[in-house]
Amino acid sequence: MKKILKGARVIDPNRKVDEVRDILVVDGSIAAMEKKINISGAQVIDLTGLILTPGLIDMHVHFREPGYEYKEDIETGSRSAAAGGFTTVACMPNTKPPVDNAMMVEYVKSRALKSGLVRVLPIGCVSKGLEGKEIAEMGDMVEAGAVAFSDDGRPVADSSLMRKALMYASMFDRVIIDHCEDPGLFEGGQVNEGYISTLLGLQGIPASAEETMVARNILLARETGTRVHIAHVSTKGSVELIRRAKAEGVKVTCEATPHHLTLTEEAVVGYDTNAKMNPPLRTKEDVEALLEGLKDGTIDVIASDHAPHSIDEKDVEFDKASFGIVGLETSLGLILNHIVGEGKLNLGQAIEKMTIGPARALGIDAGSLTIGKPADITVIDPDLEWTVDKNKFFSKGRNTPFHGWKLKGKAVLTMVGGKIVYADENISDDNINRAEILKASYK
Ligand SMILES: NC(=O)N[C@@H](CC(=O)O)C(=O)O
Ligand SMILES: [Zn+2]
Ligand SMILES: [Zn+2]
Repeated sequence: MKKILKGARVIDPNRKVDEVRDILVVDGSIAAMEKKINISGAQVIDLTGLILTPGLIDMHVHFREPGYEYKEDIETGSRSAAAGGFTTVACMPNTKPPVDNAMMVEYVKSRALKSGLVRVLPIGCVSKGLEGKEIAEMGDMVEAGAVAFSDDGRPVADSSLMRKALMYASMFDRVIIDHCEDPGLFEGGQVNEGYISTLLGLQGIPASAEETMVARNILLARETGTRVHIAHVSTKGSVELIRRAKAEGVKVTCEATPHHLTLTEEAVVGYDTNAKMNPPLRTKEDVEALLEGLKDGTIDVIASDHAPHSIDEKDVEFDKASFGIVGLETSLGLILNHIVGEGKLNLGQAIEKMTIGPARALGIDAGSLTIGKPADITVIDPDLEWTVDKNKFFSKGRNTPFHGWKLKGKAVLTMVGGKIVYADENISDDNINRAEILKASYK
């Protein structure tokens, strides 16, 4: 089966491409990329006026299966990813039981294959049972297909364990992704420590809870010559530490979430539990430092930290509510509207942080448009205006602080290995070819 994706503005930051091109997809792979491609018998999809990028990658999501399927499962999480424009996601192992052995890695892979939508890459635990005591069987998990290791939801608190884990993971050429939060400094914390925490009478989480752990990880990566990735960076001090470490040649990469880039701690005034997450929303100064870090390359990746919870877990007193928000279906829109639209990054830079940036941080062969490689492609309508409606999410999670936000820019078509896994209902039907996309949608 041949498909021609016609007339889109192709942006591939890895290849420094930004021009109108046609793309030929044959048997699931990219067969050609030219100014004009015309082949008889091929299905032509007219994408004039739209933007085509390598399939977006979200290297930090929680799909909750097994154990917490009431929050999300791999099928609904995959749908949510496809609808958000993501072709590849890396899935955190804080499930029940946790993904800390080869069998569990196989399980996640097989569930993802069964839903057959996006590529779900399992991340294995650093420590057995996420207990932070004993290193998990990393070698076995690598063989089974673990793409990275993390105890996310918790830090690897024991520095000696972290040091061993870094060295062990590097033998398999895998990265450790650390949730940086010193347990002692975090203890009982609910929101950022400062004026707002005092005002609301909630226990604060100081910036130092994150920064001490970021600094420790940098020291360990430098000493051992290994690679480390810092999850969801939220403070100015962390950005400064990582910037300096990179300048010194330490192999550290990091990510920021759309919510830490667009919201401040003010969002929790009124005790909105949908603004409760880990790390907490911080100050305007921190947000500005994150934006600066994105711009100068200190922050490599934008990742959603998609963390679905049930209504029961959020519709309770603030201090009892679970930490985390869903992100897959709002990530791209927030970045296009608030980061690109407000001139904080150009479009190419933003796409880079969602394609080749995460591919490099994970060390996977993806995130670029390559002849002969699988056609993982995202098509974006930069002008489409839409309103976030949590009740329309493909995710089971409704926990978003962005409900009702008006955004401009959205993924309208997601292709994985040449197969259309999502096509937006908003695609206009004045054109036969676009109508065909709609038919191909699983909705
Ligand atoms: N981010 C969150 O607030 N919650 C995440 C855990 C995590 O990413 O640390 C979750 O699993 O719910
Ligand atoms: Zn985390
Ligand atoms: Zn997480």
